[in-house]
Amino acid sequence: MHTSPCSSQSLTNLRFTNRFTTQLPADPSSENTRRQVYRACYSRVMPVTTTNPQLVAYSREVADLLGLDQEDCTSELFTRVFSGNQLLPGMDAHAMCYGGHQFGNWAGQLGDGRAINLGEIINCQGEHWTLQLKGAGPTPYSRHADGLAVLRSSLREFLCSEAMFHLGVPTTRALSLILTGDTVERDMFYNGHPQEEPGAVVCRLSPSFIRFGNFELFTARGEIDLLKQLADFTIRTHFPHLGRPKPAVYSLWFDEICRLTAELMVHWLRVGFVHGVMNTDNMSILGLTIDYGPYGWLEDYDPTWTPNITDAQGRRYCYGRQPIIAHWNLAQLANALYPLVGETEPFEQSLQKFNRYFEQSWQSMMAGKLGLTVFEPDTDRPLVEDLLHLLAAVETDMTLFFRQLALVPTAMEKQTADRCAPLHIALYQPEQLDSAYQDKLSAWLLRYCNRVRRDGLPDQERQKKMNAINPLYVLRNYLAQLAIEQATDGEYTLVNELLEVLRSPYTEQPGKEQFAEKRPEWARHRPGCSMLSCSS
Ligand SMILES: Nc1ncnc2c1ncn2[C@@H]1O[C@H](COP(=O)(O)OP(=O)(O)OP(=O)(O)O)[C@@H](O)[C@H]1O
Ligand SMILES: [Mg+2]
Repeated sequence: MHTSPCSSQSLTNLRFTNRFTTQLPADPSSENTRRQVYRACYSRVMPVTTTNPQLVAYSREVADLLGLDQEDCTSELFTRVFSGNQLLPGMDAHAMCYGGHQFGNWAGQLGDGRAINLGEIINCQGEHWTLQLKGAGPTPYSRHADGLAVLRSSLREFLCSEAMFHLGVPTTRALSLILTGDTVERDMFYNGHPQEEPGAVVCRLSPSFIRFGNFELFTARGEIDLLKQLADFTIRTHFPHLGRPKPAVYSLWFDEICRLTAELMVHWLRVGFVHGVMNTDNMSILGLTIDYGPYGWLEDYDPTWTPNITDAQGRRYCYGRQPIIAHWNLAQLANALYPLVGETEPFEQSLQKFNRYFEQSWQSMMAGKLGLTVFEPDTDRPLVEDLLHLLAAVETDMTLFFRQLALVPTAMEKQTADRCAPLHIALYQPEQLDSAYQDKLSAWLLRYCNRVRRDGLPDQERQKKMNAINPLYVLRNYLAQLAIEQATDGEYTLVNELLEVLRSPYTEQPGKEQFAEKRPEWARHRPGCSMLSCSS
């Protein structure tokens, strides 16, 4: 039974503060027609009514943030509200106006084309959370599309948001996954064969959904007074420790965004997450992971891998390029914020500092993954680089490799075979290993063991430390796909079981071994498991 920590709250007495809509300029038109919206941060818009909403799953941790207990979450009212069929008193539904650079090109106005913010609440711990429905119907920003979302992409967003949270990765959260009872037409592979799919809505939560693109659009349009209003609002509301907005504070703020973004990239690399569409409209101003679209998890370690078939040619957003792209995106944000400061130097310095923030944070993350208490650049950089070459040289499951590395005995008298044995589980084709590779792996392990002994942590302690940073359970692409196939047939056991397992990604869970296994062979090239499109 899930009870709420705030006994006073329930769905009907959520306290709405709505700072975004009360403090920032609204679109004067309330017409829900697709159009360019000028001189406004958002447009008020009603979610579309759905035919027969049905709750598939909800996150009890997110419900806790709202003070909702199990009874609230399984009530009819909950399903009505979080499918978009009913607004609660105090809600102020709106879509945000933003632009963005997509695949390196300025795309102009984008905006929430299918996301609708219901409002901002304050909970009993004094935290502010904005509630947002994704897939809730058209808005003025929907351009040529329908404003809807399908079950497969919504289920992926719901599960991954929560999985990332439990992994300790900054992220927007997901409260609920609700089937709408309506069908949505999608051409999943863009090959001229559209199909009817079940529609769904996810309710997301975040302290803010403001993106780099919100600022970019105002600057691109020369709406500098609005740029200033939004920047001042963001600093006052989300970065109050930086002081009252003024040019020096805008620079400090940008520097902090660089630091938060660098840290986010290090987390993604640590857990093997590939976002898939790092356009500037998908970059959170708070350094959170936002927009779980054609994302994927590295199975065999390959820095050039991306699950997004739309990006298969250029691989702009592949695993290994994510930090470089983050830097590029930050440079676009710097251009957008420049009119507030009037000089380029502070931005250039922060962009350079991004590299330092990233490098420092990456080093301590890698030390952690290897179970070292300190990263000694002279020895550990080549040690890590050689390891990453080895991982890429033969198909090696990244997640399992680091868990198994924790089991390698480091005592000097150990035989090479004993050292290598734990790692075999992580290999996809152990029978195909040649002796040159095996020699290299043994030589690397010997260096590693010497380094660990010099570092001084006993094996058991090292294992504990490594297992707290190297997850055992991640949302493997094929697991999400299996849950989708089941849910499409009206069966929600797997989505709920995955939600449960992914709550403790670092802890071995007896009976849940199948969720920690390597990708099975059938999933190697299967759509949804290794390839995803932006169609969602
Ligand atoms: N089905 C749709 N209907 C209307 N607009 C859409 C739809 N799908 C995407 N868009 C819009 O296209 C732009 C880029 O889409 P992208 O795939 O990055 O975002 P998204 O998945 O819709 O949402 P978010 O970034 O909020 O998670 C955004 O402006 C988005 O709102
Ligand atoms: Mg998006």
